[in-house]
Amino acid sequence: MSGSIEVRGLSRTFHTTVRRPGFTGALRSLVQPERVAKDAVSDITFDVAPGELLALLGPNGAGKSTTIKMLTGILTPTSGEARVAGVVPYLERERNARNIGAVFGQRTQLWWDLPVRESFSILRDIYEIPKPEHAVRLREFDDLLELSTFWDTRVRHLSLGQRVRCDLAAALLHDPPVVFLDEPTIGMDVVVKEQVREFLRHQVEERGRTVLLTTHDMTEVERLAERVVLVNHGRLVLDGTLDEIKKRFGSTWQIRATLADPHAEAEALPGIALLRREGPKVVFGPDGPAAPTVHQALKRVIERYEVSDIALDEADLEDVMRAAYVQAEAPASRGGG
Ligand SMILES: Nc1ncnc2c1ncn2[C@@H]1O[C@H](COP(=O)(O)OP(=O)(O)OP(=O)(O)O)[C@@H](O)[C@H]1O
Repeated sequence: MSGSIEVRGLSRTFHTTVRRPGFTGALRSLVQPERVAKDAVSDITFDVAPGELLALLGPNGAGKSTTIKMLTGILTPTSGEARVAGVVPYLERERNARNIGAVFGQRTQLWWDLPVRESFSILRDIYEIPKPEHAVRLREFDDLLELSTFWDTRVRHLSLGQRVRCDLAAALLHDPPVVFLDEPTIGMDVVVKEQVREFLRHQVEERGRTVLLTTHDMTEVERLAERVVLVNHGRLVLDGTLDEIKKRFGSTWQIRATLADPHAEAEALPGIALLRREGPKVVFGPDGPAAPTVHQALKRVIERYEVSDIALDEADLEDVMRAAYVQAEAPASRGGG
């Protein structure tokens, strides 16, 4: 089964009632409620290929969770269409549920009062997973996530990191081709975060699962995603690979090299300007729109020159994303590709 995600012109408007201020305002609101419309997601179009991990990024309130809720069948769109592994999620919720796993970092989908072991037995029955398969998968999850130490603990007594590791395993127990992760590592310590990232990489690279991930953690994006979609105010502002985005919005890198031969000639390379030279020390930087990424530039400099020392300064991903939001939304850059 193909685990693709197709999103076409997806929109969701929420209608809420606002309370007018003061006592008379409250009374008026009761008699004549004032309704306001909020476009949480507006006309979003993107695809995730089978076996790809895509990061859906954006500031608070950008519409990421609302998008995921439509793709998991929790919410119905106001307009537009979506298909997840060939299924329209909000029309065929049960069929969709068999094809997807979902983890919302802020809340658990396990049974609060039951030990972890029993939650997994219930899930085995719900998804009708044969016992041998269930055992094999649990072993794999235990190897990667170290669940057995808290196997008999009630879910309510698990630490946050333990609980999310159980939620991840539970979401994948029925072997779904598509996984939705809404801030899965929020609040975790660095060691557990790294363990979860390793697990996710394994799921994509070894198991071929398609993953749509939202996160505010740029290290996570850097470690896991090749492609990102940026949304802001419900609209898609950018869809591209991390390399493309870094190249377009993070072209502030510098490479500082010390030439092994202090008298060697140094010159600009394609897309790479020679910014300064002081004896054996040369500084290179990006040259115009055709400049390579910092990693490609580093490779070219090392291939061209024999260096005794090399260092690089680059804009970190937070800076790149900030620049991307600002520039991609500026009217002058619209339609600029
Ligand atoms: N059920 C709802 N009723 C009314 N408004 C809603 C509802 N759910 C979300 N919204 C609004 O829609 C907008 C998008 O919210 P959403 O939760 O999708 O953002 P998000 O990108 O996931 O944010 P965060 O990073 O903070 O989780 C926000 O302005 C939010 O207040």
